[in-house]
Amino acid sequence: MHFTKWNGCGNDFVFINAMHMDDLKPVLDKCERICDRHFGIGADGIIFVLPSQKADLRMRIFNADGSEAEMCGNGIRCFARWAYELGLVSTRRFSVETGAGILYPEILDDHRVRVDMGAPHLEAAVVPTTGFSGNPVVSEELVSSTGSHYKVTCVSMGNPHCVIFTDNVPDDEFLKKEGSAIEKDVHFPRKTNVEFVHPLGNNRFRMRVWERGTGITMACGTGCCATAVAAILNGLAKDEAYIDVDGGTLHISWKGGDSHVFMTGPAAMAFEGDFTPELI
Ligand SMILES: N[C@@H](CCC[C@H](N)C(=O)O)C(=O)O
Repeated sequence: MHFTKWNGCGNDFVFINAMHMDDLKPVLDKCERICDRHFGIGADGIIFVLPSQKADLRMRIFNADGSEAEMCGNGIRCFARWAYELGLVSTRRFSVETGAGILYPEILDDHRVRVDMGAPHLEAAVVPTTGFSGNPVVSEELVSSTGSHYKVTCVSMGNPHCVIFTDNVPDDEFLKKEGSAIEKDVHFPRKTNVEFVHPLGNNRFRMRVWERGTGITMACGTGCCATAVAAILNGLAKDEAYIDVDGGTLHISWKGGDSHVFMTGPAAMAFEGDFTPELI
């Protein structure tokens, strides 16, 4: 099976062309192994391109643990460049059916990709989140199973995010302990991605993420969108934000309410190859 390896700010994915594949199961059965950095190809997830009845193409994203996510921000930027390079689309702006609806990436002249990510969803039931008094959940108290107290803001970009503003940048040990506890907290019936965000001033933020189904990654595109939305809701930014993650920087803009979030950032190919799902 042929694959191509792409990353957006170091958030990396194995891409598989499933335009003519009847069954994803042989690959999905080995998802964890394929994503393993010692025993497999090594990636934060696997992304398939499929035909769509509703859009130019369809994208499906699976986390390293094999769970399917509704959307992937860094993934859709890579998806756009990959699909264009493969000749699956002939225009630099096209439509992609995702679990978060139909989204529109556009490849810019400098090879970065700008994506119309649609409107964020803030209603608690849609995120989904339960047990908070406010709706939307903006700077509400959460006591995690580790006993730590946080002020959280919950945002869905098709997938759930719990954004926490902090005075410092968490290290790996903290991120793993607290991120994994919040990911599985009872407030989040479909689990959640967790963003710890340190405001730097002038609409700039340093963010580290614990991703649902994968763990610590170098970046999360939907997480950066959720971070910008949460920052604007909390009065920490206006209209736009630059989010510095471990693997680079994404620019996010949002004018509030039902307006759409726009995400701009890099997408790069690292290598391609072949593997045999039965043998990996
Ligand atoms: N890294 C992605 C998000 C991937 C899915 C996420 N782990 C989830 O389960 O929702 C991004 O760039 O958005």
